[in-house]
Amino acid sequence: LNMSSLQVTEEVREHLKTPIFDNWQWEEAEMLVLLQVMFTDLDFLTAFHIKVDVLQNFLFEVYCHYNSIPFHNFRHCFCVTQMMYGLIWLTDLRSKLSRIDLLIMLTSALCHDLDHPGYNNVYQINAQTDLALRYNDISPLENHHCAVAFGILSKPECNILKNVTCEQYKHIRGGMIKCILATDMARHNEILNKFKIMQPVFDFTNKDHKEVLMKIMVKVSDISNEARPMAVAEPWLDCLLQEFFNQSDTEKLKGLPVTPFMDRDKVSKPSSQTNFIRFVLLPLFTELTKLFPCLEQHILEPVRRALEYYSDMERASKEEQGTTKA
Ligand SMILES: COc1ccc(NC(=O)[C@H](C)Nc2nc3c(cnn3-c3ccccc3C)c(=O)[nH]2)cc1
Ligand SMILES: [Zn+2]
Repeated sequence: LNMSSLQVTEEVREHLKTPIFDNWQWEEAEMLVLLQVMFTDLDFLTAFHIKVDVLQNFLFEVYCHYNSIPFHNFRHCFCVTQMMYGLIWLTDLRSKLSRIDLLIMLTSALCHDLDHPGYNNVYQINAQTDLALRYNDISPLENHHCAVAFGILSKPECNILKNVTCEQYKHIRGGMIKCILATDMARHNEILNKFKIMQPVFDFTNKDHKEVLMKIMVKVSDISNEARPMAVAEPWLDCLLQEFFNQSDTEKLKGLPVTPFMDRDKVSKPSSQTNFIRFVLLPLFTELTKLFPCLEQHILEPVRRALEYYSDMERASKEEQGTTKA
C-alpha cells in the first residue's frame, strides 16, 4: 500500500476541513492518505516528533483492526475522524485547547470503534460474550476499542507516541481512555447533563470543563452523520439498520431479548430517525452550538433539515398506510 503515491490537492485539503466532505467517493487507500493529511496539517508530526513512516504504520494497523461489517467499519472511523477534524477547524479549537488535547480528540475519534463486532453492548451482556466477561458488563465494547488502540500503540513500528515525554504519554493515555469510553451511548445523558451545567460558565482553563468538552466533541463526531448532506447521510442509516437487523435476527435465533428499535418487524426508518434526531441529536448539537455559535449553520441547520426530511417521509408513509388500510 504505497500511500505517498496519492497526491492530495490543495482543494481537497481545504474540503477535508468541512462537514460537507463526501466520504463515499474515496476508497480505503485514499482515506488512509487523507487521515495522514489530518495529522500533518494539525502539526502533530512536528509537535510530537512523529516520523511519517511510523504514522503510516499506525494508520494502516488501525485500518486492519476495523471489521468488514455494515456500519462500524473503517469508513465510519474515517467519517468520525474527518468530522472531528472539521470541528477543530470550524471552532478554531487550536486557539483554545492545547495541541496535545487536539491529538487526544483526533486519535480517540480514529480509534473509538476499533474491532467493533457489529453487536452492541446489550447483546454482549445478554449473550454473555467473552468481552462482557472480560469487562464485567461495564461498557464492554468501548473498553475493548480502547484496549485494541493501546495494543497497536505498544508495537514500536506503530507507536506514534514513542517520542513524547512520560508526562505527555500519561496525559494522552488518560484522555483517550476517557474520550473512547464516553462514546457508550448508555452514558449519553450523564455526559450531556454535565456539559449543560458547564456550558453557560465554560472555562477553557478548567481541567474538568476541558475534559467534558473533549468527550462531547468525540460524541458529536461519532453520531454526526445527519449533519452531512442528505446524499452522504442517508446511506449511513441504511448501513446502521442492516447491522442492527443482523443483531436482532441473531437475538431471535438465540432466544435473547430483542431491542425494539433494532427489530426489522417493528422499526420504521423514518420514525426511528425522527425520534433520534429530536431527542438525541438536536439537544446535543444545540448545547455545543451555544459554546460555538458558528456551528449553527454548519451542523445545526443540516440536522434541522434532516428532521424535516424524515418527518415528511414519516407522514407520507403513514398516509400511504392510511389509504391501504381504508
Ligand atoms: C441512548 O442510546 C441510544 C439512542 C438512540 C440509538 N439509535 C437510534 O435511535 C436509531 C437507531 N438511530 C440512529 N442511531 C445512530 C445514528 C448515528 N449513530 N447512531 C448510533 C449507532 C450505534 C449506536 C448508537 C447510536 C446512537 C443515527 O443517525 N440514527 C441508539 C442508542
Ligand atoms: Zn462510532
